Amino acid sequence: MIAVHFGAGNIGRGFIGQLLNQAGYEVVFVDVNQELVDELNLRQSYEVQLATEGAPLSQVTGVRAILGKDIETVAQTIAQADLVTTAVGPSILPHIAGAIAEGISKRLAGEARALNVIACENMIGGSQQLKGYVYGFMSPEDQSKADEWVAFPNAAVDRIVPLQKHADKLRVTVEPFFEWVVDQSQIKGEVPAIEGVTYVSDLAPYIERKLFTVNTGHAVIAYLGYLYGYGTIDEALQDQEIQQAIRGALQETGELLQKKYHFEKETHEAYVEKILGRYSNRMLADHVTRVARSPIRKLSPNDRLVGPATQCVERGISAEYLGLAIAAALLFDYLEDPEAMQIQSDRKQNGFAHAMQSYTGISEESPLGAIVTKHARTLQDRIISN
Ligand SMILES: NC(=O)c1ccc[n+]([C@@H]2O[C@H](COP(=O)([O-])OP(=O)(O)OC[C@H]3O[C@@H](n4cnc5c(N)ncnc54)[C@H](O)[C@@H]3O)[C@@H](O)[C@H]2O)c1
Ligand SMILES: O=P(O)(O)OC[C@@H](O)[C@@H](O)[C@H](O)[C@H](O)CO
Repeated sequence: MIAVHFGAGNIGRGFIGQLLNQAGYEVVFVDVNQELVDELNLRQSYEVQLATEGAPLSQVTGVRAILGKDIETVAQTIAQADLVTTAVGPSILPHIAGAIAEGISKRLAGEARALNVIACENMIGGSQQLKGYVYGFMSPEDQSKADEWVAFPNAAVDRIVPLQKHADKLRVTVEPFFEWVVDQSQIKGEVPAIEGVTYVSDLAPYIERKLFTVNTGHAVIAYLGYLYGYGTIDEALQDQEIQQAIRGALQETGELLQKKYHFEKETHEAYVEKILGRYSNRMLADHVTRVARSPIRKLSPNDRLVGPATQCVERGISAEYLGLAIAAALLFDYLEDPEAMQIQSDRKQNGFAHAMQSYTGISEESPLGAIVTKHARTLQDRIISN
């Protein structure tokens, strides 16, 4: 069995590649990083290290890699594959769609066989969005054949994999916890037997619970942690004000999720406590700037901050702490993050209200806009006085 996985980065090697390998797939990574591709082809294996005291290294073996620009080889491999997965980042999906489309078209020209393409990205409806991009590269005839044989089941993936700093370029340190949930109702052909994957008939509660708890909480710590001068997530979590903000924000999203999806209060509270424990893992040394990366994406209307904040306001739930995190994200001025630089340049040229409206869709006059603006003023005063 062959699995083609786009993105041999942290989550690609540290989670998806490992689980697929354990399930018996020959994992073929596709990546644009020449050094990574060469190293994977040279060694055909890599090590995964759990971020717990004394954990043994596990080996992922029998892997190979293709350079992303070698579209012909990528398409040939997809034509023969049993599964396609991605972990490249939401903004990269349009860039891999052409190669996937070419692979599907080659496959459809031969003997018909079902294929599932699963985007493992932190976003709602990732695989379906990828499908839209892929279909944009296909003829109407291939699109209707693909409707019969190719599926794009949405998924939610959860495992904290920080930036890596090993002498061994392929080794990856990961937290012990993981969760991979896939929408079974969208699968075509046999359901892939992958230990560690949970198949569900409705993904919405799972992806929203994950994105609006794990990632919302993470974003609160990262943006406030950055402004307060902390380097890593576990360090920032020691700060009493940040702890209050994260608990407050997760109280807000918790109330929303319980109302929307009827999660039991106690079960949800236990889920939150487990996540707070995961963030505090010092062995991960997860940088606030990684977790805060790409603020334009993270501030978009359906993502982890503005998505739940807007829904909270609509349902009469407080969005005070979510508003604080949105303000902090709009002030994130990390020089090495191009999206942060774009927001800051817009803010300096056109003012805070303009930047808030452009990147979040929140107007200054709205109730949420008033909350965000109030917190931005307090945060800016704090930055100036420091
Ligand atoms: N790291 C985590 O904790 C974590 C957890 C869950 C989900 N995710 C999600 O997984 C995705 C990847 O995150 P990551 O942390 O592994 O990032 P990463 O930067 O470590 O990995 C992304 C990889 O994609 C490759 N890539 C970029 N453009 C490409 C292209 N056109 N074709 C093929 N490969 C390309 C990069 O070279 C890189 O190796 C994101 O959507 C992220 O939100 C990350
Ligand atoms: O990957 P992003 O940029 O969407 O979000 C940053 C982190 O919150 C994220 O990578 C988490 O570590 C991960 O989602 C945990 O499952």
